[in-house]
Order: sequence, then structure tokens, then C-alpha cells
Amino acid sequence: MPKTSDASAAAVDTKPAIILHEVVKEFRIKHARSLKESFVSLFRRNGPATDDFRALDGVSFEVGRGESLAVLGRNGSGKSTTLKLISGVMLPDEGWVRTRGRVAGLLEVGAGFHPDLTGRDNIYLNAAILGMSKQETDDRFDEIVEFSGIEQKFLETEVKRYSSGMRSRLGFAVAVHTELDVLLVDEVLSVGDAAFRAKCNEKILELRDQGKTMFVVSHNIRTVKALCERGIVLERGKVVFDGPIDEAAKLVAPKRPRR
Ligand SMILES: Nc1ncnc2c1ncn2[C@@H]1O[C@H](COP(=O)(O)OP(=O)(O)OP(=O)(O)O)[C@@H](O)[C@H]1O
Repeated sequence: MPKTSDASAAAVDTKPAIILHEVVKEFRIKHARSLKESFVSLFRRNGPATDDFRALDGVSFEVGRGESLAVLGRNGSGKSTTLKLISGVMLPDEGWVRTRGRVAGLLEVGAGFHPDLTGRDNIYLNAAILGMSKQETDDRFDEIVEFSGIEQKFLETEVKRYSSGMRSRLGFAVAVHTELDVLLVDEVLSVGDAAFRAKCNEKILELRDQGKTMFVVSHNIRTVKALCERGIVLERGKVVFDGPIDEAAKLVAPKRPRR
């Protein structure tokens, strides 16, 4: 029987928003040498002392459209590296990463800002980097400014004169107002003051409820439980758990000392 257009649309909808397949990421680590070791190696013509270190070691998972997933794990387990590979700022050494739709990262919010341009110009610049046309940014400009809480008079000031909190607020405001399908969140709730953090929380929940795909890296278990239904636990660059968020959270919870 020939497929109807509805059926094919439904088929398209079920494709994952993010796929990682057997991903390996290695970093070269330089070892510090004592002065004596450096001196000896100079005469022996040794190269610099380095080691290849696997930050991610065969990581595979898929995130469905509209799903919200948290990645948990100890410091150095590979969470931010995973996020950077998904956002495309890093490439894997082996395996592959695919994303579908527009991906907006709340990684280093405002990272694309140019210090010598005004707040206004930076909104357009940052939005363009995130894939927005001038018209789309015009339409959302007031909303972005209002959300950021930056006073009008500062819009014509160079961003290098902003406080770090003001820069983060503006960066966050632009990112969450772009036309996005997948939102990458890295400890975003450390942005700005308490009132702004509450506003960010609300906005992220709103985006999730609109059916955006969420990929969250955080050490804040309360936050991820409120935001995500599924959790992946990384340990030394490998996935050691993939399932309900409550179980994932239990695995990373600090052990209570025995009395
Ligand atoms: N650019 C880099 N060069 C060398 N090593 C790196 C680089 N980036 C990350 N690493 C190493 O890769 C490992 C994983 O780092 P990653 O930042 O992904 O960990 P994480 O789980 O996000 O940690 P945290 O919870 O502390 O943020 C760490 O051992 C880190 O030292």
C-alpha cells in the first residue's frame, strides 16, 4: 500500500535528534618535568613528554526528539567533552555524532560576543551565529532585551564595559530566543543572580514543555530531576548507566558515611 504523506511525516518525526556512535575522543596530555629532567631531555633530544588520554571511550546513545536527557558523572568523566562534540566545537577521533534540527548551546553563553561592539550589535551577531536571520532577530529583539534585564541605555554601550553577569544574561537571552530544536545546557543555572537563575529555570522548563529536545550536563541533581526523565552516567569516558533519571541520580549520589 502506498504511504500517505501523514504516515511519512510521522516516520520522520520518530528519528532521533542526537546520535553518538562508538565515539572516541583523545587528548594529548603534557607531563610537567622538573628543571633537571627538562635539562637532561634537552641533551638527549627527547621530544616533549606526552600521553594520549581517552576522555571518551566508545560512547553510544541516541536522544529522541522531544526527549530530555541528563548526563551525570564525576569530575573528569567526560560530560563536557560529550556536550562539545554534540555542539560541533570538537570532532571525535573515532565514531560519529549526528544531530537533527537547529542546535543551540547554552555552553559558554555570550562566547560569540565581540567586546568592541555594542550590546545591540552583539545581539544580532550572536543570533546570526546561532542561525537566525536579521528579520527573525528584529522580531524577537524586544523580547530578548526584556528577558536579559539589560537597561536600554546599556544597549548602546560596548559589551567590554558590561559586568560578567550582564554578558551572561544577554548571551542566555539570545540563545533561548533562537529558533531551536535541540538545547544543550551546561550548568546553565550558574548564570547571573538568584532572580535571573529562577527565570532561566522557568524558560528552560517552558522550552521542554514545547517539545524541544534537551541535553543537560549538571551536577545539580535536583535540577536535572525536575528537567529530565532519562539519565546517562559516565565513568572514565564510558556509559555505565542509561535509564530513568531517579536511578541515574542514585548512582552518582555521594555515599553516606556509616555510623
Ligand atoms: N582540551 C583538553 N585537553 C586535554 N585534556 C582535556 C581537554 N578537555 C578535557 N580534557 C580531559 O578530559 C577529561 C574529561 O573532561 P570533561 O571536561 O569532559 O569532564 P567533565 O565530566 O565535564 O568534568 P567536570 O564535572 O569537572 O566538568 C578530563 O580528564 C579532562 O582533564
